[in-house]
This record gives sequence, C-alpha cells and structure tokens, in this order.
Amino acid sequence: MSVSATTRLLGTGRTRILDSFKRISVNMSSSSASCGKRLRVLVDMDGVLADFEGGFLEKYRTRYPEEPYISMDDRRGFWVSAQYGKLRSDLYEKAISIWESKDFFIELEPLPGGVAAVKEMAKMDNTDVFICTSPIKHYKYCPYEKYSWVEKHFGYDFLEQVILTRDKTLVSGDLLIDDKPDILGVESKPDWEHILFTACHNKHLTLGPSQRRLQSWSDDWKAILDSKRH
Ligand SMILES: Cc1cn([C@H]2C[C@H](O)[C@@H](COP(=O)(O)O)O2)c(=O)[nH]c1=O
Ligand SMILES: [Mg+2]
Repeated sequence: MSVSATTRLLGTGRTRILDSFKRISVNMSSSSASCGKRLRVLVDMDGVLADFEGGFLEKYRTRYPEEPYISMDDRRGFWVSAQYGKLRSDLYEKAISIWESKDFFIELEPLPGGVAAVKEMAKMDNTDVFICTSPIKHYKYCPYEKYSWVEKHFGYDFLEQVILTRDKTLVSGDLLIDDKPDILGVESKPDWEHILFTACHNKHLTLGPSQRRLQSWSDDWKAILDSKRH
C-alpha cells in the first residue's frame, strides 16, 4: 500500500475514533444534565430583567408628545411596533426609532427583583445562569449597550454569562425564562422548558396545561428551578 493510501486509512480510523469519543462525551453531558448534576438556566433580558416596555413608553411619549400612544394596560402582543402600526401605519416606524436610538438599551431600568434573583441563582450549587438575549438587527448601539447594561448591573465578570443570539432555540439549557410567548427558531425541539415571564403584553394569554409562568421575580422562581433538578 502506498504511503498516501496508508495515511488516508489512518486518517479515517482516527476520524472514527474521534467521532466515537464525541458521541460518548455528548451522551455523558446530556445524561449528567438530565440527572441534575448542574442546572442550566437561561434568563432573557428585555421584559424579564430590563424594563423594555416602560423605557419605550417613556421615551416614545417624550419624543412624540402629540402622537397617540398605547398604555401598558392596553398592550397586547409581543411586538410593540406591530401594535403601534395597527393604531396608525406611520407609528410603526416611530416606535422602532425609539429602540434604535443611542442610549435606549443602556438606560433601561431593571425590573424589580430581577438582578438580585439572578445574582442569587448564580451563587447556587450546581447551577449555571446565562443571560440570553436577542439584539436588534440595527446593531449600532444595541449589542454594545446590552453588554454595558450587564456590566453596570452585574459587574464585569458576569459578561462571561451573556449569550447574544437571534435564535434562542439553538442554545441548550434546562430552563428559559422569557416574556415572549412563542420562541421559535431553526431547532423545532429546543432542550429548555420555556417559563413565560409575565409582562403587560402577555398577561391575558391562557397557557396550555403543561406551560408554566413566572409572574414576577417575587414569584417562587426557586421552586421552578428545583422542579428541574433530579
Ligand atoms: C417589542 C419589540 C422588541 N424588539 C426587539 C428588542 C429586543 O432586542 C428584542 C427582544 O429581545 P428578547 O431577547 O426576546 O427579549 O426584540 C423589536 O425589534 N420589536 C418589538 O416590537
Ligand atoms: Mg424579552
């Protein structure tokens, strides 16, 4: 057999061995997650830790004082822009102009109890917490300000825990605490259980029998975490 054929054969063998190792390690990691060695919690940012709706309304009313607005009580549906667009078509762009502006994301106020809860979660035994948040495509300020917001409220070291993605279905975890009712992406069966965090736009929705809510950070988030530990 030629040297190159032997090298190819050895290469194939090595690839097979590496593949077997990968399969074993993937199985080990998924089984250790399911027997609860470490719990991985993904926590959304806008509408869960940062007050996107409150920040939006305040800045929209300041910039467009003559225009109609939608109070928090009247908010329906996840997309603010869609509801403003239904109110009057040109308000769609006006709404978007608010969160595309400099300082919108960094100036969002923390929602009550969220920062303290996540800090506490991060200190719990066998628990990994990540802030999993979707940046807007107008990327001039948003991604930078999302990192800055985490540094401002959690400290520099917590930047390790930030996941910026527009597709949360690709992220693995046991729980995703998120205010968006439908979290869709390329993965049709994400690993995580979605816990719907109550917000002005979703509080009227009736959930399916197996779906769970976290009403606020005063609600029993520890019980939800414990229910996923084995
Ligand atoms: C309401 C609303 C939000 N967005 C943007 C703003 C945020 O970057 C994301 C939501 O992120 P999350 O991780 O799901 O909280 O969406 C938007 O583009 N249009 C809207 O109406
Ligand atoms: Mg959100």
